[in-house]
Amino acid sequence: MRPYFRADHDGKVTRVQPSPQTPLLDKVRLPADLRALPENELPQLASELRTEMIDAVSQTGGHLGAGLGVIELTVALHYVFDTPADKIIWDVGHQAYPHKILTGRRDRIRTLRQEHGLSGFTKRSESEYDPFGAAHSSTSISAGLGMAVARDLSGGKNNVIAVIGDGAMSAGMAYEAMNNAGALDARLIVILNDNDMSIAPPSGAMSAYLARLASGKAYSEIRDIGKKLTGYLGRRVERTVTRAVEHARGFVTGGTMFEELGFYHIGPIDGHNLEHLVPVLKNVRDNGDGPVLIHVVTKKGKGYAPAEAAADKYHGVNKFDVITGAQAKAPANAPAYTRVFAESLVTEAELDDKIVAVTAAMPSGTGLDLFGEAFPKRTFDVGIAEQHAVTFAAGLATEGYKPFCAIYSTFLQRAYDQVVHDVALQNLPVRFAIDRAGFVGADGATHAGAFDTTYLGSLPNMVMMAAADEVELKHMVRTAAEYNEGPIAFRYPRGNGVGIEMPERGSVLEIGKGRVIREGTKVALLSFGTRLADCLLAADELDAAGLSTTVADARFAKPIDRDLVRRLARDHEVLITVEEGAIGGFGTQVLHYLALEGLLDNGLKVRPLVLPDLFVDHAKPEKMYADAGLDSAGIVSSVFGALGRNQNAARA
Ligand SMILES: Cc1ncc(C[n+]2csc(CCOP(=O)(O)OP(=O)(O)O)c2C)c(N)n1
Ligand SMILES: CC(=O)[C@@H](O)[C@H](O)COP(=O)(O)O
Ligand SMILES: [Mg+2]
Repeated sequence: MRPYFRADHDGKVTRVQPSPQTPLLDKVRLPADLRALPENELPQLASELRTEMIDAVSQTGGHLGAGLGVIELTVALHYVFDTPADKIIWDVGHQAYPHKILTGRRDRIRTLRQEHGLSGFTKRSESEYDPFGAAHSSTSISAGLGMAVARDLSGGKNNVIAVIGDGAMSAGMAYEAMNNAGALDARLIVILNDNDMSIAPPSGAMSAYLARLASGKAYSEIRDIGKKLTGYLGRRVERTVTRAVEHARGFVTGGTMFEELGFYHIGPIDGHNLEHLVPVLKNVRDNGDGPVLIHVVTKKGKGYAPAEAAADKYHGVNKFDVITGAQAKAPANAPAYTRVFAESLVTEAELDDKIVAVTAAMPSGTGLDLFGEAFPKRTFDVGIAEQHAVTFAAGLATEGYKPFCAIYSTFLQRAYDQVVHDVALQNLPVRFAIDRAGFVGADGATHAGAFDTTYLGSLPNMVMMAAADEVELKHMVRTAAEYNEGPIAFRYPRGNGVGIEMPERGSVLEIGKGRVIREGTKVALLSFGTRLADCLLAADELDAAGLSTTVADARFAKPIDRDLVRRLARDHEVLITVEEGAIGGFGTQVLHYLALEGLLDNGLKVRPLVLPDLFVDHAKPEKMYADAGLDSAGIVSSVFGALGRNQNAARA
């Protein structure tokens, strides 16, 4: 029997037997059940919801802190608004576990982020209560405005609510949306969930501005007057008083940026106090007639002491012990690629003071927190602003600096035009450290690093590398540090290396040169990235079947090693390219060259193995690669297919 517990509102966790009592939550399968509860039972429901969420995530791992911070807000939103007719859009969606529990998915919440289980983010195909899929930040206001305008065009009456965090509010897209919303004067509710945290403590002037708003003395005094007035005059004039207080505040604090953008601004209010949240949401529901922004102040990790105490507020956690908060640590037989990148960059930066590093609000995820400890003045966290990060790096490069832009493959997609026009077209020596290349596992399709080889490899001037293991990554960091002829990118996967001996410092690789790992005579496996390990396993099996196999590591997708490709094509009957990327990447570069050189004209059997033309849902990465035919079994099978031979017969 699992030791059960109760998580109290003040964050205390006490062990109770035999199971967490959630009698109220047990009665709430859908928001309609919630709306049938007496309002004074909502705090108890919130407490039970918090308990349930902590217990579930302790068994699945995932995003914890953000969801804990919106427990009361989630209850209030589904209580006041008629969901799913009224639409709630959760920005990023990592905070939506309480929303999922209250919208008919409690019975599946412990399948979170597992194969065939619930997504870790909102997802349209998962529930009618998820009007918009997210996971990439700062899209909620744009999507919400689109839904609001569609409602108005079709004469609808429903409400549209976008819940966006203070971190997500640091991305330009949020302002593009507010700018347009203010101009359209559409009836849209934006709830700014301000917990003064991104993944790390927030960076940027916006967070300072919000802190001023939230702690504005003048504002809190005015708010207290309003409360006293409301109390004295009774509820019936509450709306008038609230509005009067708001306008008075505007004179005292000079209005807010949101009001300047055409939003009626309410708050800040306590995002954990249902007695504040419910009446304000009801007021906005019944009287809002244009864009309204409600600024709620919450605490990331609220109600779970280990999360509240953690520097990252338990933003993303492994499975953990509920009573102690101790997270399960996956046994590591090799260093994480992220750490190898960071440590290698520190080594290079110690020798070259022109090396600087840029992250878009992901210091720990990219390892730049380590770099920042060593070189605080040469590390820049620009907030969730990948477009700005890239062009900011381009500006640094124009002045002779060597910027390493460390951005996950999936998030670099947001800055593609900046890569094309501000970096490649001007041939500026920006270095792109592309982490989370290939499948990422539990974060699923929204975070897969599937397209970077394709979208970068097609750019003139771009040099594109992929590390086959942690030693190769070390070489590529050094190569990128020394390469100053134009933009250069290197990709590496989430997770740990293969556990091989590491040199003190990486070596400089010759641009456009691959390496042959083992020689054969009939089959050639040409790998780009960490599928090299699977190619070597496949070669063992192929050799055993009498198919002498060469294995080579391309190292570069652009420029490809033409001599190597030509030699493999000429000396083998079968050539298989293997990469952790979508079509249009490494294999395409090779095929294009083979075709142009007429190397396909004499019967060479070529099979480019790439990720499937699908958005692949979350599962364990090795399973995802096996299903994609990108493990050793898939590689062997593709060879027999190319040869038109029966694999089983060969084994017999
Ligand atoms: C475009 C993009 N860049 C980076 C991320 C990674 N990311 C996920 S959540 C997050 C922080 C969000 O902070 P905030 O909006 O304040 O939400 P909170 O976690 O504080 O509730 C970041 C940077 C992302 N999802 N999308
Ligand atoms: C919600 C979000 O986008 C990030 O928290 C992301 O899930 C981090 O991914 P890693 O766990 O691979 O760092
Ligand atoms: Mg936040």
